[in-house]
Amino acid sequence: MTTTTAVTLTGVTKRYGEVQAVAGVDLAIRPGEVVALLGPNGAGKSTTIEVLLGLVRPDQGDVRVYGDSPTNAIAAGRVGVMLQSGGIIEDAKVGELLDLVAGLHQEPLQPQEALQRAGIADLKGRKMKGLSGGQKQRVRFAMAIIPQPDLIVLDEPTTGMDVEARRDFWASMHAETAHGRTVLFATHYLEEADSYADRVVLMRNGRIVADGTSAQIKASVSGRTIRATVPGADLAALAALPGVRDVETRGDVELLQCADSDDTLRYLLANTLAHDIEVTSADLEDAVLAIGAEQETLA
Ligand SMILES: Nc1ncnc2c1ncn2[C@@H]1O[C@H](COP(=O)(O)OP(=O)(O)OP(=O)(O)O)[C@@H](O)[C@H]1O
Repeated sequence: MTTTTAVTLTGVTKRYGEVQAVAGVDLAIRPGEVVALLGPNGAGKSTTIEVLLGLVRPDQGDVRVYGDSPTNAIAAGRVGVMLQSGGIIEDAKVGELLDLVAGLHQEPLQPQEALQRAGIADLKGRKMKGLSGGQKQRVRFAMAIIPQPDLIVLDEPTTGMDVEARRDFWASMHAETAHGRTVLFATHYLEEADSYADRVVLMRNGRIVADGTSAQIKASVSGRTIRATVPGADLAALAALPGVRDVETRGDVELLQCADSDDTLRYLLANTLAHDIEVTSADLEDAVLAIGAEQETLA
């Protein structure tokens, strides 16, 4: 049988005492996708990642990584991992640590190459304990790419990095994804999910509450707004257009709330004298807050 998914989680649950950390997660990630696991503190992102990596055994459900168990997939060097903590020997030098990791794999990337790709060639001779939080994260990233993995899993990779370091980090990441690698990263940062992921999986209270491109998630909540000056506007006719949910007049500008703004735009341009047209979408933050509020109402 050929395997078409990089990761498949089916009906995964995990409870810690009173806390249902993961409450029935189904997730399939295709090869080549860059997926952000987005959610607030305690949403269950890290636990989902730990289950996916075989570090935590789920109470129920099944986990496949390239059709195999996580342990086998990791042993085969198919998965590179960058977790929030651990994996670092404080007394070791950066170069020594990377040599150690390379020694664990069949066809490792040369440590020097990994350092360069992570943008930290100058840190090779430095001891881990003297590094900043952001520099340590970069070392973790270099460790993650040493197996030349098909899948890279990162749990909040830019924690402790300033804005510039985050931008550099994502540039390094981009170079990896350009080679067709599959990436799953957990983040709190909406703009990271929006800018760097093809797909955003939003978690809350152990569940997936939204899954799509960031554009789809934004649109599923509030669609888009068209602002336009429409001479001789017939409000009832505008409200009846396909894709329009609501119309409001503000001064001499019409505001059209649209589920499908493309259809509405085509109509406006073809059939009216609409001008000064602007299309805006809610930002991801609005969408995430709205989805969260919706879930809390349902709960
Ligand atoms: N080993 C553990 N023992 C007890 N409770 C745990 C353990 N690991 C996670 N939890 C609890 O499970 C819930 C989900 O935690 P998890 O770390 O998966 O969330 P998260 O979305 O990664 O949060 P954060 O963004 O803060 O890392 C939380 O309430 C957390 O306190």
